[in-house]
Amino acid sequence: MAGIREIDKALFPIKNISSVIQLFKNQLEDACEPDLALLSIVAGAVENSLTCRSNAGLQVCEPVEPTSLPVLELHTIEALYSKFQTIMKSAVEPNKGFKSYATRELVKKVSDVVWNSLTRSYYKDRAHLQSLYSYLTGSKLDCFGVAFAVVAGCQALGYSDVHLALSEDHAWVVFGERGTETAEVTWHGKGNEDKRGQEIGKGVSARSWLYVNNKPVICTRHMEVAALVSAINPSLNATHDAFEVALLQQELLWLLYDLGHLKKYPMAIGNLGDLEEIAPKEGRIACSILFEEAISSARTYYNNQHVYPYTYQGGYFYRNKMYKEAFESWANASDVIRLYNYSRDDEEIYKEFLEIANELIPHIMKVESSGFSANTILKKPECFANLLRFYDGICQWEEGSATPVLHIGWAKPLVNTISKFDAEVRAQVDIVCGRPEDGVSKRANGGYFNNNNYEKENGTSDTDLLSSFSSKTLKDDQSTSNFHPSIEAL
Ligand SMILES: CC1(C)CN=C(N2CCN(c3ncnc4sc(CCF)cc34)CC2)S1
Repeated sequence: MAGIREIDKALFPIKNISSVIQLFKNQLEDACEPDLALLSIVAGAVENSLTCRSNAGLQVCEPVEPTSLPVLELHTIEALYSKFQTIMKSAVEPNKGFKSYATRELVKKVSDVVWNSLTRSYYKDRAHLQSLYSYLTGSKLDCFGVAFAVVAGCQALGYSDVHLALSEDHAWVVFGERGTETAEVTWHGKGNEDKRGQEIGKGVSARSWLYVNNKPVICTRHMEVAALVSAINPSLNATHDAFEVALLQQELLWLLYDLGHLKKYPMAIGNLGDLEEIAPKEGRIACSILFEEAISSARTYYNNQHVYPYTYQGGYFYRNKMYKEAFESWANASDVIRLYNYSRDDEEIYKEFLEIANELIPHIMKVESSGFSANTILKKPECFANLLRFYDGICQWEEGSATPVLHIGWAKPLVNTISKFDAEVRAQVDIVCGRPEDGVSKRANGGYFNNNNYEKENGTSDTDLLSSFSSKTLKDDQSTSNFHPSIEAL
């Protein structure tokens, strides 16, 4: 990068949100390629000034314009920017004239520079550790922040082929002539030896959710800006957000959305949906549409192998008491996870499904069986069907995995939930064991359930089950049920 442009310097000193928006607009619309270091430093500085203990108190007690910010001086930003340039260029040979492609050694070296300059030990999961501002002022980064810093460092060194690759819980880089080389550059999870410098999962980890079956989000420079904006963290504390930071994040995500840079980034669309649910913008599409767009993005570009778009949507339905719809979203999420083998790197999505199964669904059942719900879901066969599809997906997730998923703690809420549906409701739902030729089977209750054939990586295919739970034994009791033994025994 050639340094901070005059057109961008002219926006300083930055005193309000619209100046920050303008800076991003300048960078996204006319910069040859957006300067990741500049934007991450500015976004981090704004976030830090409004959320970190030191002056947060000041903000809360002083009535301020909703869009006013603590003044951001050019010299502050320039000092941090040149510090980053110096760190990178003193350790690694710059790529004069953008001539050559990065090598694995180069990428590893940049990762080492970042890695070795971090504080020895600190709480890695703390908030506000994602930006270059945090790196340059506190020598602290979270796991995403390290990956982002490596990509920003490679950009500063003139390697335009190095890009950020994102799964739903990990980040790494792609590089080389065809952008097909991959390298770990950061750590993942707790107590796991980092694999920095190595190619991305070829072994068992390839079948884990962590690597999304080799369907990660491969970022352009503009999508890397979307990633840094998504990573903005407005939280002041466990219960409050700094509204200016949330507002800034929402405005920046709409800017990126309007420029088309969220099309292939389901989680960023979901983040925008969450912000819109809290503070809907005049004249903008509803958050429910955004959650649908995130799902169709994942279906279109990532072979429907991402879980979070469905849990974004399910969470929205749950918060808005749309329980029938929530069951469908969660069953769809489960249809994704059943493809994978559960591995110890998949704790995050395990916790997600655990919370749905053992907290959210039991809460819904409690509310719905309190007797005051006229239009109760307990009378709806499609709700029962979606619940079974949800549980069966988790069962299938476990099948063929080295690590078990289910334990007794799952069974109690599961039995409790299923037993809330009367026999005559359950009987209206039928299971078809086996794989109907047409791939879609019409159901007695008029519903359609895709019989997706799940080719697990290991080559065996299980037909998915289906929607059925007759009060008698399984319809065709010669058939081998697709149910997990624990459900079978109910
Ligand atoms: C439905 C939910 C529980 C709500 N928030 C969710 N997330 C919050 C935002 N997240 C994200 N948002 C944008 N980009 C990324 S890249 C990444 C992997 C580490 F680099 C995570 C993530 C992770 C998922 S999923």
